[in-house]
Amino acid sequence: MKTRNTYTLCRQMISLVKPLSGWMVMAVTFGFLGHLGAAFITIEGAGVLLSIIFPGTAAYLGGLWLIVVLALLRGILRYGEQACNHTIAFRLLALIRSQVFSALRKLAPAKLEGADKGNLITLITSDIELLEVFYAHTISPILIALFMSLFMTLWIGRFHPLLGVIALAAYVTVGILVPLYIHRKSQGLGTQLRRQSGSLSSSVLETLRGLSEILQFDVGKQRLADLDQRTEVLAKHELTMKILNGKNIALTQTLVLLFDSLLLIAASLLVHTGRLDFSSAVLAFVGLMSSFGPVIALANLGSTLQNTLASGNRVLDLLEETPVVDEITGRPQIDFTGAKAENLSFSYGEEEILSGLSLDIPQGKITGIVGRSGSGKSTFLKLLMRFWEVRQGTCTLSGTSISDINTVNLRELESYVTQETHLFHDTIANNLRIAKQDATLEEIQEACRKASIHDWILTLPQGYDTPVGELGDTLSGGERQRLGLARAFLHSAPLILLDEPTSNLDSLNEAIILHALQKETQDRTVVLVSHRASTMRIADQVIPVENGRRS
Ligand SMILES: Nc1ncnc2c1ncn2[C@@H]1O[C@H](COP(=O)(O)OP(=O)(O)OP(=O)(O)O)[C@@H](O)[C@H]1O
Repeated sequence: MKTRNTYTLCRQMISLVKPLSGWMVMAVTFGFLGHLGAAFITIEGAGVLLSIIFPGTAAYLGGLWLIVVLALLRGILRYGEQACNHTIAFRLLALIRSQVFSALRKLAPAKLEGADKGNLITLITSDIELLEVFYAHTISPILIALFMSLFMTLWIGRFHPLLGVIALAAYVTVGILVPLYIHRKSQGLGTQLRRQSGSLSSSVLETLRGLSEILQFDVGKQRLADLDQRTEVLAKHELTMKILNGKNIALTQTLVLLFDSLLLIAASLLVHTGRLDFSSAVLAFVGLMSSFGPVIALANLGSTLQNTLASGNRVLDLLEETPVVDEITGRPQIDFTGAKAENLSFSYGEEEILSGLSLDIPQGKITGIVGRSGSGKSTFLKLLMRFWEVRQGTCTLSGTSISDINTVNLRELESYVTQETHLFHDTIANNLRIAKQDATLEEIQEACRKASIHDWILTLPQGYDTPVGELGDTLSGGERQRLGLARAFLHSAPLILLDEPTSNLDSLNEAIILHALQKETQDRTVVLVSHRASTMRIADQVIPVENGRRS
């Protein structure tokens, strides 16, 4: 994770608000006037009382009617400020969510293959949610506190410069020094909290996914102990954060009272020495007491902001992450006339997975690739799909390097059936339609017949309209695999890449599918990765691979 300093982080996060700056100006104006109104309700109240006790004093500013008007305005202005701030925050959250999803689209599938998915889920859900605090409760309160402090310093200083200096010192201490102190004290804590929360989500997700293994091998207690330990660490840090928050509130309240007392003492001395009249001293004192609201809001930000900034950091990291492969556009459209790998080497990390692999995939033929588990067969298919970038050697389609083919063009030319078929929460028909969005029911049924799954679908309560969600996890591996194959048949790509397409099928269904594949290849090309010798029967050529090269 990149560590940006608070200034850079805030600058980057604030820059996102630019398109909504009009709303921000309104939020700050409403907030400033609202707080000013609230302060002057008390000040005016004191003025009215003074004018009753000492008739004829200048303290009486506008009368009781002004208090009523200010009270009404306070409500309206507060509503306006909150409405503007939340409009900014929720519009920005929508914008950030859409940016995060387009970043994930570019980063996937490489990012999703090895990534810690729980952490990613925490980022997509709670980290983005937390940014609401920054956009609705941070930017405008800072500006409101600044304007309010400046205005009140001048207003109190009007009675006597010394009182103005005390007021300024009070606002700076509560609104700047306390938040900075708390921010420094809690530095790193927010990042740790977000990281631990992400790691707990990952662990819960992993435990749920591996539930059958956990039950089978009776390791539930160990998993529970691991979850307990992670929860405890998280709770410990949350407690530290809460304690810090409590200290922050206590410190702020103490300082507010100290500065109120200081101004009271100074004003009393000035009255005593005849340099200030009594009414002015009372108004200055009431003015300071009633104007702390905006700076106290800033003092409270000190600790909560840590969490928000940590979330901002994680979201910005994802937005700035460089994709493993770039989207290619603007290249000439190509048709498929065969594929070729020459001297192809590849590694995910240090270890070389493919080393100098060369092979030809002739058009209209079935090319089988066999090899031991881990020999790099699936990796080769992923390079053909350009999920990862070829760094050494060449991988071409119709004589054009994969990295020079428009991404959309490449997706049209290739159909990839992985070892795991993912089904969305939708009907069977719509799950198949993602391979060809305008497919008619007849076309879908034809693809399912080829994949030997049509008869099974007809036994379902609503046939092709049965929602996959209602079937829950009851779909067998073989049924999923055949639905994956039906998608490939439906997608009219000339090159079909199949990774262990029959591993979950019985020999009868395997024979039906292989027969369909053989028929399909009259006008399509198939790359078939499998361990099974029976599957390789239909291949026109079989290429054995070992340790990432032809054996
Ligand atoms: N995203 C990844 N990041 C790091 N290593 C990976 C990744 N994907 C695969 N590998 C590693 O690359 C090696 C080759 O994997 P690959 O899936 O290509 O082999 P395979 O021949 O298809 O194996 P199998 O027949 O078991 O599916 C394995 O050691 C695997 O752990």
